[in-house]
Amino acid sequence: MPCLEEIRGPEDVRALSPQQARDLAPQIRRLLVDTCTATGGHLGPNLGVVELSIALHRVFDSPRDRILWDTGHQAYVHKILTGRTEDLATLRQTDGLSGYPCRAESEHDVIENSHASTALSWADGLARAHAIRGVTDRAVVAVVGDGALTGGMAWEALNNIASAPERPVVVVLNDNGRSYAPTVGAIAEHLAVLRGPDAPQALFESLGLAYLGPVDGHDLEAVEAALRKAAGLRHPVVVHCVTEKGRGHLQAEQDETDRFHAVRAASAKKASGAASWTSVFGRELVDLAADRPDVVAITAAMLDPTGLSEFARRYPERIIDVGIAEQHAVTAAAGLALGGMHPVVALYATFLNRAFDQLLLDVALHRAPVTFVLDRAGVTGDDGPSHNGMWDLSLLNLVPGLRLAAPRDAATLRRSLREAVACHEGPTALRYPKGASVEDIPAVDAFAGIDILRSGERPDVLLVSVGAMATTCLDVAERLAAQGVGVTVVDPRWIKPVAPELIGLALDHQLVATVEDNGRVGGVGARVAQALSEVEATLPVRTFGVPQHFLNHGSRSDVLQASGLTARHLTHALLESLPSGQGRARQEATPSLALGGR
Ligand SMILES: Cc1ncc(C[n+]2csc(CCOP(=O)(O)OP(=O)(O)O)c2C)c(N)n1
Ligand SMILES: CC(=O)[C@@H](O)[C@H](O)COP(=O)(O)O
Ligand SMILES: [Mg+2]
Repeated sequence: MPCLEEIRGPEDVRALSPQQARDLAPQIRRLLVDTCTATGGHLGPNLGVVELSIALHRVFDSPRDRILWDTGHQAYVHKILTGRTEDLATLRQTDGLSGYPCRAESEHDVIENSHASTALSWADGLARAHAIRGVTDRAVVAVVGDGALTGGMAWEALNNIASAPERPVVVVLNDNGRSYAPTVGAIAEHLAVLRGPDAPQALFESLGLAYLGPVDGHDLEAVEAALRKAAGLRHPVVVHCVTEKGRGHLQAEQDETDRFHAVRAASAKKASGAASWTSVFGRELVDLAADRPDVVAITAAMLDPTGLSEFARRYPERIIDVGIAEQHAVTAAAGLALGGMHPVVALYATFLNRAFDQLLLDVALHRAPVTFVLDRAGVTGDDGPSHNGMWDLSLLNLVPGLRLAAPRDAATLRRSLREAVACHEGPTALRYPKGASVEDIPAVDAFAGIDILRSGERPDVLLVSVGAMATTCLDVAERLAAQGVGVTVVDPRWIKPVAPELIGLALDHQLVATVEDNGRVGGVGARVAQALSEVEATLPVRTFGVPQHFLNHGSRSDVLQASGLTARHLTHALLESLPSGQGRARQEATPSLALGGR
């Protein structure tokens, strides 16, 4: 029986006998379960593609043949088969293996973007390049999930792929019938028919694509045979593989929520204590919806991860799951608002990126009363560069008429959510990070809607805290106070538009600093600095945020540390910013900022 450690690359996979290849599968499953139990990760999706990945690397010759993974969360087996078994224990950890394909790790990896529904567009582009350059000796293979196939980009790409019978692309449809929950919509229903007996002509064939399937995605020989046939067609083809998310691990197979789509590391389970931001939102929405029959909730295939499961149970007629289709979600929300509803669109912050145009010109241009609730805002860390919620404040700052809140704790989240859904004049948005919230960071005073969290002994520094950075900012204030520097910490709560009163408060101080877990470009700090410049203030401004890089994956604390968003770094930076002589800048070495990323 071959040992996984002996698999140094696809050539070793191809050298195996059929029986040896079959014998790999249980070894891989055992490794996946052991690894993800320790590191966390996408156990269910990867258990579902064990035979499929082995077959792909036995039929195609990566990296000459390009294998493109859509979303990339299901590429652990691909990593094992391309010689990374020994490093799998470092999965998703700082300086360890990425949880997604990563070009710096391997020539076999291509798409690093973890946003779904992009692989077919990559494939169409690569196939066109091959056609233009006369390259005929290498295949273009894209593995796309049934969930990712509910994304609009996938159909934009298929429209193009199917238009050119002479440009071969092998589309491997990994159909396990689920995203997190069972995949929704007419396409999912069509796939279910295709999986059944006496299936009619497939939607794909009516577009001009060849269709091979349904194939049992856990029958290694059957998948290999279908892939070899597809490769030989020299024509765009869909190979419809029917798989099971969580296959081979009974607990995952029996998990009705999401088949162990994303499991947490054992250590993370022990660490959790306070209510998660997500659960605070979900509970408050259920409560407020009782008195607001116009409130409906929209998810893009992430009902449970965004905290809407209870809302769906209580108000089944008021929950809308559009599939992995954020662009549709946002403009459908404008339609719902037109019809008299108040939609609450719950997304992970990073996924709003792809629906920016819809937000700007369908929702905001029409002043539609839609509320966006953005979870996983700020640094998420271990899901890598495309998952950090570090873009939303910059994007939302561009949107005329949109009001934006960043709650600092559970209490302000509840308050901001109610204020947001009470706003009928136009769009509102609120954003909060991954993980456990803090119940209440009390204000010592309030001024024109601005919460004063700490009054400075002297008006030296005004520290504007954005959202969940409040705890860090209060720590910085205490450290500076110990150095004889007076710091007032304020939390505007509603960070867009910038309140004139905040600018007035800043002018009473010698230095104003803003701290946000968003990219610095176009963030809250940039807007505050701009507002100060408009009153021709000469006040020094320091804006602290996430460096405008694609940040390498790592624990959230490591990434925040590397980004300089810790109390220690911020204190030192502010001491250096103060007029000379103010505060006793300790002679400690400047904390090093090893910024991972590019
Ligand atoms: C644009 C976008 N929205 C949401 C997500 C979150 N997400 C990650 S995997 C997943 C489900 C993917 O389902 P499918 O494509 O069927 O792959 P499977 O997990 O079933 O293998 C979702 C919604 C994402 N990665 N990208
Ligand atoms: C691949 C993907 O986009 C999701 O599965 C994401 O990784 C989940 O993130 P959380 O674990 O923060 O819910
Ligand atoms: Mg799926």
